[in-house]
Amino acid sequence: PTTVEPSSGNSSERAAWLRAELERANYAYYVLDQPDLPDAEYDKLFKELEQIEAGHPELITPESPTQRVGGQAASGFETVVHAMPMLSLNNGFADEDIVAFDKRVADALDTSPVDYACELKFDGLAISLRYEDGRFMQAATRGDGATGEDVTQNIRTVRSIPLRLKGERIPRVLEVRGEVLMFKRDFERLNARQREAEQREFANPRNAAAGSLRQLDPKITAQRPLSFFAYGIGVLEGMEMPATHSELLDWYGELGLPVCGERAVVQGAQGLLDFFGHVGEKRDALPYDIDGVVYKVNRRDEQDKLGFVSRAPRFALAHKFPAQEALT
Ligand SMILES: NC(=O)c1cc2c(N)ncc(C(N)=O)c2s1
Repeated sequence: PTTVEPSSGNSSERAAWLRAELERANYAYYVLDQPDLPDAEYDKLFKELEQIEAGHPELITPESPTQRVGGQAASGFETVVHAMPMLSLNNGFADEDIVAFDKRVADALDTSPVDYACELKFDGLAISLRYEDGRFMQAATRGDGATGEDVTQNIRTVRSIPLRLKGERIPRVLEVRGEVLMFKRDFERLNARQREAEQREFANPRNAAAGSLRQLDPKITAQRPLSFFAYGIGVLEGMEMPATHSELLDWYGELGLPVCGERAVVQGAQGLLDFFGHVGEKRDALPYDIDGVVYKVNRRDEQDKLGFVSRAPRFALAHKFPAQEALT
């Protein structure tokens, strides 16, 4: 417990304290994976907040933990035009492709060695989250890169996605890009539930995540164990863009956004290949599916210098694993 717990006398103070306490516990459980409040205790505080809000609807705020599971089922999804397009990645497969990528980048920048941010390539759905003054406002799927579907009500139910950003450095507008995915263990449990309920099972975690996000009823999405990792940025207003991609992800962590810890900054083609080999060894032990790793020139000014060709950045490359033989 962070602050002194106010007596249950003053409803609005009590509601504010409960909200902060539930948000903190939710963050510890879903983002840090270090629960610090027993479930029974969490449920008790949650029910108390629901009761106060039922008695004082004017106290309800959109980012209250009680507002995660949205209203009634939608009839369809609105279209959202991405203020900044969500682009795709060029692929590399063989080591030579990676060496050629690094050579092109080093030549264009007239710099060697180049610093690269290396991360995992999650096998889920790319989405964009819009925050205004730190409040979650809207979520959209990637779609065709230019326009996507508004999945705000469904994304609110993803417990690891904060409804309020935390910390001191909160921008006026921030668009977070990342991946919604389902962990392997959660996928197995969901299919077991599907079997028991005599409902169709999902073929793989990616399909399960996609199917859960496309649910028109947020109450169904809320029952699906979805996760999220932030890895990119769209619109940023009211603050300077961090100088490097790795600093961007560090900042995301301070804001309370889930960022995957399996990342590194390396130098040159050999650094890329070492990262790829290291991840390849631990791939099967990861709790979620990946289909490769992603390399990005780390410095923002060097990314801007390289720009994009057609719809994919010159400064980034996905290095894919050989397709796994279809699991029987
Ligand atoms: N299309 C894209 O730009 C990306 C797609 C993905 C993906 N599926 N997983 C991880 C990352 C990452 N770590 O940057 C990216 S970036």
